[in-house]
Amino acid sequence: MTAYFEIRNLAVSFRTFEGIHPVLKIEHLAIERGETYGLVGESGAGKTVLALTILGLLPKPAGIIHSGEIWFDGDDLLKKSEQELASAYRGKRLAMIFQDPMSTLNPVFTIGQQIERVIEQHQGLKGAARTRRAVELLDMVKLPDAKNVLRKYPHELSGGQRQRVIIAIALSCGAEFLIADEPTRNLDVTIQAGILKLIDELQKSLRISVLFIANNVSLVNVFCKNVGILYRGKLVEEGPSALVTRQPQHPYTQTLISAIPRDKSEKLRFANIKIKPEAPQGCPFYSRCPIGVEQCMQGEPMLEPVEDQQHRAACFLVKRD
Ligand SMILES: Nc1ncnc2c1ncn2[C@@H]1O[C@H](COP(=O)(O)OP(=O)(O)OP(=O)(O)O)[C@@H](O)[C@H]1O
Repeated sequence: MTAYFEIRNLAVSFRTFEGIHPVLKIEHLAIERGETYGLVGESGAGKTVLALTILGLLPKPAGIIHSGEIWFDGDDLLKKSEQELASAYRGKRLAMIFQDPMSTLNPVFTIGQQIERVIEQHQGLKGAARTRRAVELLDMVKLPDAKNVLRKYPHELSGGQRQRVIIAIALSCGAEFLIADEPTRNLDVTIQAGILKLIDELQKSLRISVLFIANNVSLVNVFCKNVGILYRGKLVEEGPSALVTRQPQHPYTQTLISAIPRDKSEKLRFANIKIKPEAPQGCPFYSRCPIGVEQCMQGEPMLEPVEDQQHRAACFLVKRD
């Protein structure tokens, strides 16, 4: 039995001028129907590559999937042809919101032209019915004065308003699984909060599942049921968000959490870690780990349960019962 969404033994690399560069190695990640899962990792951890792999959009031929299964509602997406993914999954059952709404919206068309084009393509609606549906969608993402917004060009909206339009377009086809790749990355903190609240409300009202990707653990702990911490393409800790954020076990998660500012005036703090040499056979975090020992250089720790069976960490130094 597979979960509603489940990744098994996924290994992805990029072919570069220097050779094959491994980017992702995820043994297991599962998301239940109607769940929001938060995936957190620093820049370059592999978060976007994972999202693109799920949707069958990994750049070819540079991107190579060596092995793995990505189960979605009983089907392995990695076994689907490009035609099947395009006609039945991408932009239909699976939707994605990217980091930068300006790169998704076309600057030369109005919001109305762009949103109505998608509605016509996917739902076959025309004329007044199409416009009514566009207004409904903008109301759904809480954009006031929807009729006026339809007449505007992307540059006439604020960053937060543009991201709301993108969410409306993404969900216009009745998707049941949403991948949100750092949707608040380029927004001010107060605007970020509004977008997060909107995604949370839509997840509950539409009963969709969400893979919420972030580079900051403080963005996911409030509304994600489970959280996974990605470091250099590997899950180093995973579990219920309250446990992972309040009792982080992996030294990397501890570093991420201690870096969160305690109040608004404080900037992100980073522990002053002395960089050690890499341990190619050992733990991927060894070179930055403040507590690493000889054993951590010898072999790679597996993601194993801590006290709570659902809370897992890949570190030899974590105390386990
Ligand atoms: N087309 C590509 N060719 C070669 N390497 C790539 C390509 N795209 C991504 N990578 C590499 O894959 C790794 C993961 O990149 P990815 O964009 O998934 O990181 P990320 O976690 O999403 O970071 P960010 O938060 O900055 O978006 C990086 O080392 C990156 O350099």
